[in-house]
Amino acid sequence: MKITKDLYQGSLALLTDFYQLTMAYAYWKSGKGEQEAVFNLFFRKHPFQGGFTLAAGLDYVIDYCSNFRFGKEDIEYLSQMKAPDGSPQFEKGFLEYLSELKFSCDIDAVEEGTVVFPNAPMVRVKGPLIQCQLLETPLLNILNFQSLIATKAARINLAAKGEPVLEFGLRRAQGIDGALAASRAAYIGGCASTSNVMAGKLFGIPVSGTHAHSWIMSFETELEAFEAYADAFPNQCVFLVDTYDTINGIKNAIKVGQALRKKGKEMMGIRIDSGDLAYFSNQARELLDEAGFPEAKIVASNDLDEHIITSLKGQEASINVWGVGTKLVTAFDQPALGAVYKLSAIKTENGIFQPKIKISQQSLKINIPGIHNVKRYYSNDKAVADMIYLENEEINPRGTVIIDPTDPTRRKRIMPAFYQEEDLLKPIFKKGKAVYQSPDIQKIRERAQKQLDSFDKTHKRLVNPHLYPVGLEENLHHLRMELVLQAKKMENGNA
Ligand SMILES: Nc1ncnc2c1ncn2[C@@H]1O[C@H](COP(=O)(O)OP(=O)(O)OP(=O)(O)O)[C@@H](O)[C@H]1O
Ligand SMILES: O=P(O)(O)OC[C@H]1O[C@H](OP(=O)(O)OP(=O)(O)O)[C@H](O)[C@@H]1O
Ligand SMILES: O=C(O)c1cccnc1
Ligand SMILES: [Mg+2]
Repeated sequence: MKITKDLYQGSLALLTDFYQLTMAYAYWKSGKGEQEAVFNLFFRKHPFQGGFTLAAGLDYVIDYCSNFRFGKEDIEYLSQMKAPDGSPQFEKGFLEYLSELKFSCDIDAVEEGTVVFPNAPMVRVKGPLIQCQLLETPLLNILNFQSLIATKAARINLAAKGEPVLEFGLRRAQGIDGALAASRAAYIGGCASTSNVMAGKLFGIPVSGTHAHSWIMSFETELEAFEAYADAFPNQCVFLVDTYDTINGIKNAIKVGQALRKKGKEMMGIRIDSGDLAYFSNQARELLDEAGFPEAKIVASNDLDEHIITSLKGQEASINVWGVGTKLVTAFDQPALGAVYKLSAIKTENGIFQPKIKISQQSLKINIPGIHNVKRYYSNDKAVADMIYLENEEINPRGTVIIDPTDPTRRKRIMPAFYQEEDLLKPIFKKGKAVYQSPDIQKIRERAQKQLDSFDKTHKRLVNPHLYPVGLEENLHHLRMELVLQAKKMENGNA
């Protein structure tokens, strides 16, 4: 998928906050532009008050970085920008620097479809300060949204307990790319198909759909509308039964289903889009079964989400396919994931990376210093804990303790010898060269499913989920505490 080429026809370098460019200019001016730094992208809290987050969007990031350049038009635009006093905003020398800029960072990231947790890096960028800085906004824009929607989709699919969820969101999505990216992420999160035909074409997602009330209303009677639809699609009829009277609609669908059967064809099912979905689906099931259509599917739609689906399951509704639009693609109950991008180390003159800390009144917001990776430990294919560790430090094979970065009293002993392990951050770019090939979207979706399966159901509960252990490896915890104390001392000394 080439989102830059197909959708934006060229460069996306200006898809950034203005302050990234002013900082880039000031870095350049002060001679710090090429100083190497490390930034981490992470979030602080799962969305939807849930117990997990599903990472998505890396393929866009790869495409973004692979095509990272300031084109001629971009430079022209920047060269005519004026400062408040009317002088040019950016010096010529800086614009020349930008026009020659070649992406040269190392990027390590979790693969799409990986289950991820608060505070652990999803992406690590190492490279010249200017480039790291310029990447902040686009990386956050891409990963915040797709991970949010993939997570919402995973929750909805968990509620549907394996029954197909059809994504119907295009008409209510947040604009054009909001819709496309949402359809992609929803598919990664487990949806069976999208109604968005362009998403089907661009991403290779299955496309499906039924028909609208307007189709029924354009005929004199509902029966005529069903008959005409059956003529057009004898093998793929899902009749929308609630335009006038739902029970009567079901009976009309059965009549047309019987006529189809005489011709050796089978109707696929019906769709109910209003009223009490539990009541009408159960009535529909009875009528369809009595008439000899036990295989006919009952599709339900109308402002569904994971909570309504769970409630309908609890009411033993006879629904077996779920059409979900608005609340999925707009992440209805949480508009953003809130991932951030923070500097965690910078190379000093002696060539050594110095870990960096930012103190905050809220201990939750104190970052994790240094250059890390994340190890996930598995026991019999079940994830047991994630450990954030300093990449250049040996982990004691006889055991270590992981310490919750938000509450140091929460600790867990890890005996690596007892577990299988996986480093979650994988090399994606080395010195600007792509070293990772994104899997196709089917493979990404399969990975998401496998990852979700590897977590205990208590972490996937929709309400008050059980907390999965994620902690700092001992040495990293000590380094962080030391730097916090040093910073506090400096603060006091300066006061
Ligand atoms: N049995 C049920 N239990 C819980 N929620 C339900 C049940 N049946 C329907 N719902 C949900 O209740 C809401 C009903 O919304 P609303 O009253 O706006 O729809 P409606 O009047 O039935 O249909 P519409 O206005 O779209 O023609 C929807 O979100 C729907 O998914
Ligand atoms: O409800 P969603 O989860 O967004 O799913 C998509 C909805 O879009 C269509 O109708 P639309 O909402 O356009 O009109 P209606 O509500 O009057 O049927 C469809 O019939 C679904 O109800
Ligand atoms: O195909 C459908 O049934 C559909 C598509 C978009 C929105 N609502 C329903
Ligand atoms: Mg509606």
